[in-house]
Amino acid sequence: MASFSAAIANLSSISPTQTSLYPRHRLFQSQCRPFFLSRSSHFLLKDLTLPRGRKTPDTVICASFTDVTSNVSLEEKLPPKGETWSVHKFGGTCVGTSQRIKNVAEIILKDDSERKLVIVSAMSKVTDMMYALIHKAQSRDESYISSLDAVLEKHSATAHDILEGDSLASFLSKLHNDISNLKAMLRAIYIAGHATESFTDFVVGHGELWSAQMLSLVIRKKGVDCKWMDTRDVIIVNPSGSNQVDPDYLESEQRLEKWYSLNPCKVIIATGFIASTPQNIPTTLKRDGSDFSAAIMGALFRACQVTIWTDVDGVYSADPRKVSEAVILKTLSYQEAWEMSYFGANVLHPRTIIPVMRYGIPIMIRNIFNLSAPGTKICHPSVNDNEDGQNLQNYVKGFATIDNLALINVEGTGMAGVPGTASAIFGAVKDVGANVIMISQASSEHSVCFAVPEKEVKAVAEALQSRFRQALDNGRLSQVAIIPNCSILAAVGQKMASTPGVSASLFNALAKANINVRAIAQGCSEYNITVVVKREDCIKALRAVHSRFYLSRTTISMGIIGPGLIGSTLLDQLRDQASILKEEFNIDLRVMGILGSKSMLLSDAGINLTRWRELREERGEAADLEKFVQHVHGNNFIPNTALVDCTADSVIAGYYYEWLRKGIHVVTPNKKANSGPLEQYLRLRALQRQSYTHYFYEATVGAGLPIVSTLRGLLETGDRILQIEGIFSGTLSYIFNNFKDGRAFSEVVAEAKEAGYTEPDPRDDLSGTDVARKVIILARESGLKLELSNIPVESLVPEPLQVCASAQEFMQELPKFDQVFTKKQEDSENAGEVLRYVGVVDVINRKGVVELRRYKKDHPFAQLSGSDNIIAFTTRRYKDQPLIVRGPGAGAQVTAGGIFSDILRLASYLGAPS
Ligand SMILES: NC(=O)C1=CN([C@@H]2O[C@H](COP(=O)(O)OP(=O)(O)OC[C@H]3O[C@@H](n4cnc5c(N)ncnc54)[C@H](OP(=O)(O)O)[C@@H]3O)[C@@H](O)[C@H]2O)C=CC1
Ligand SMILES: N[C@@H](CC=O)C(=O)O
Ligand code: NA
Repeated sequence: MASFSAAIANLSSISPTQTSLYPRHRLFQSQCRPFFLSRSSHFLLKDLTLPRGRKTPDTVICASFTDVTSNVSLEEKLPPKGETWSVHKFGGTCVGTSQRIKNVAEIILKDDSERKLVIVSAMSKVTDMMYALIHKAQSRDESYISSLDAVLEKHSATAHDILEGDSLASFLSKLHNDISNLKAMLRAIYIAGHATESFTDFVVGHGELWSAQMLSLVIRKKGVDCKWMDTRDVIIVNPSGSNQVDPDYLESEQRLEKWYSLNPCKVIIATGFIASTPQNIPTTLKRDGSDFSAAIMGALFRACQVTIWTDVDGVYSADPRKVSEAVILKTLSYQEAWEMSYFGANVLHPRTIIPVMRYGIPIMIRNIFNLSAPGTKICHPSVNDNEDGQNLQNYVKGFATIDNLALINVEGTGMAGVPGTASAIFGAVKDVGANVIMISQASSEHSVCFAVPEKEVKAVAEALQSRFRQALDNGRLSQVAIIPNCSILAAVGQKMASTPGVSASLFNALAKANINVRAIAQGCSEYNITVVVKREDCIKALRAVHSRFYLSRTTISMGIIGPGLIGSTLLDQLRDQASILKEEFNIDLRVMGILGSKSMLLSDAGINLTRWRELREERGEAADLEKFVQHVHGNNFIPNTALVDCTADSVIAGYYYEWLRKGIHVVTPNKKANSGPLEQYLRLRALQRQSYTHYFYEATVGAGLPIVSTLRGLLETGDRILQIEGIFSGTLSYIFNNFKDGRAFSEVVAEAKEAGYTEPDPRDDLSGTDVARKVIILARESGLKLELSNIPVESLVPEPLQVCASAQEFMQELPKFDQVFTKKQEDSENAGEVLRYVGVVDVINRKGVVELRRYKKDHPFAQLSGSDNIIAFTTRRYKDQPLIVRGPGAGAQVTAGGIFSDILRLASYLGAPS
């Protein structure tokens, strides 16, 4: 066997250049892949002639040559670093059963990386079982013995399932040996009635020791060069307060090199969670320990990747239990992952990101139960930009919330410009050991507000009251106020930095969802924007901002009230258009409830509109308006709520104010609210203008025809309305277009009713009330403060029928009066004229009128057919020739279409793409 110095002397290929690829290591680079020998590897270096001037070699790097002490290649004896190693971590559920351990083995074998290091947790529940052993033993509960037997049984049964022959025998022998040591140790704890921390850590770490050994034996059985590692021999940590530890990387690296020199191999199965102190006392990495083990190992090996296997498809853009539309993020930067995890997202603990982030090692989060899901990659953002198309439009990656907080507001004129105020405030907070989660101070310096966990707020407030007693007494501070029941909503995204408009979009979405923001904080890093909202608004706020950033669709929770002719036609139109709206416009209209006068149908996720009629029959429950509204709005499942009132009921219309005040948008073809008492109308409109809640009612005049919007457009652009004149009733238009050639009036009325043009009660049409309502709506829209009673109306309902109890009775009785109408019709026909029922808004004279007029046959109003409405706007701009809107102004399809169009207008106001 050649001596070591001879071996070195033969290394003619070593480059004389010393480079320093890694901070602590100087190395000679040979033609083959470099590797490291550290100071701890002195035994290999005793004969080495050092470069001049060097007393101790930091590191010697060699090419592939033969070790002096064995025939194993030296390259094999030290862990090569860099791209070679991939690290995997499997949590307890991943190795929870025999079958799952086999699945893990398959995954490892399929990874074609040159070398693999696998961190495993204890089988699921085992760590808890081990803690229970300690607890029982120190409470002098004899049942620790039977519990220990259960631990033995679990591992023994698993081993019998997955191992055989020598492997099984060797594992079982080790297992029994460990169990008998544990029994002795637990006995000692039992006697002492106390377990030290290191005893506890020693006992609980066995779960990892056994799972690592079993997995390594399964892999070896496949003929793979695999060793298991007790990471207590390698990972050295120091306690760093509050149940945390800091790895000693230097020492750990040396121990790793030593370990590897004794155990060279291609696959290492290592224990998660456990480590040692510098004094070799067993300890653990505390919370999220196995992830941390993987990160530390990834850093020690300078791995090409660390994969954390879990039971979710990756990191979600928001908690999927709160936002059903949350998506899996393809990539996240380290900072983003860090921020998300701080805010409670189910991502890695920040400390598990730091070790790999230092070397730019990507972390993959993968789902072991769904291998087809690509998972989330956490890496440097430069890599993200190329890979993640989503990123281009989404500057905010995800949203997270923290509940159960209270805000404390310290306010007073005596704070401004007084150095030390903030220090005094937070000194007092520190003294009670409270954790400050967010701080906000406006530059006026008159108030400082900060968020603390709700459970700590009382103590904090008392400490502040006492600390600032004098300032409060003499008025320098006006108050120390507690605002309870708050939540934090945070938007996280590295690309928010220096991108204008992100916060505007965020706050816009909150405003549109009618969420009041109590406090705001954004650090200069701009990685997150934090807002404080009322706790009951938190989920709604989360959903609103989430949909705003296109991580989910513009979703509106809708309640349809009145599934009669118009309501049911609307439901059918929604059904037919739903998928196009989703796919092309990102609009998700979810009908969460349908309410009739007697029964209602509710759904938690959205009613299947292809079957709503059957479902209403099968699952309908007694109508209850309050419950209905609470269901559609109160579940907070979807950020925006709209109630669509398709009744003609003034009681329902009376609720609009309350709904709008609650942030519920209202869309309706029902004319009752806008033509009801003026004072109520003005109150409603004032509320609508102040809030970000919308109220749309285009279908109240001219059904689907753009009448209200045309008038609005004229007014908003500064035109002045002089007069609006028109045929506003589809029913009466139809009747007078068809009441000719000797036909009976009642027959034509019945036809109009059949065609769906009439109001639920056709007397509303014939009496002129419906037209008067439309005149009032347009008059008020034009700024006239008129009541319905101010409009003189010529009724076509024969006097004796005005008292009919029902619409049905009225229709039955109407033929008795056909002659009266025939007479009117013949008189006008004989004069070469036609009868037309018109409404007029005379803006100049601030009045309106509704009457039956006669027009020459060449007048535009005489040219109509079917249910046509025609509305002429005479304005300052359209003075010589009025602006005319004409077309069918009644009927199920056009009316439902008009309502639908209002719903889409609402969606676009709420942020849907146009
Ligand atoms: N027809 C048209 O061309 C146009 C109609 N409109 C307006 O559309 C609205 C609906 O008209 P249309 O569909 O023809 O009328 P329908 O009579 O066919 O439908 C009315 C619906 O409202 C329900 N309803 C009544 N009161 C209540 C209540 N308090 N709570 C819950 N549901 C209630 C009825 O339920 P149930 O059946 O169980 O009693 C029925 O389903 C009216 O306001 C009308 O003015 C507007 C423009 C054009
Ligand atoms: N009954 C009404 C329907 C529209 O408002 C009409 O006939 O115009
Ligand atoms: Na209209």
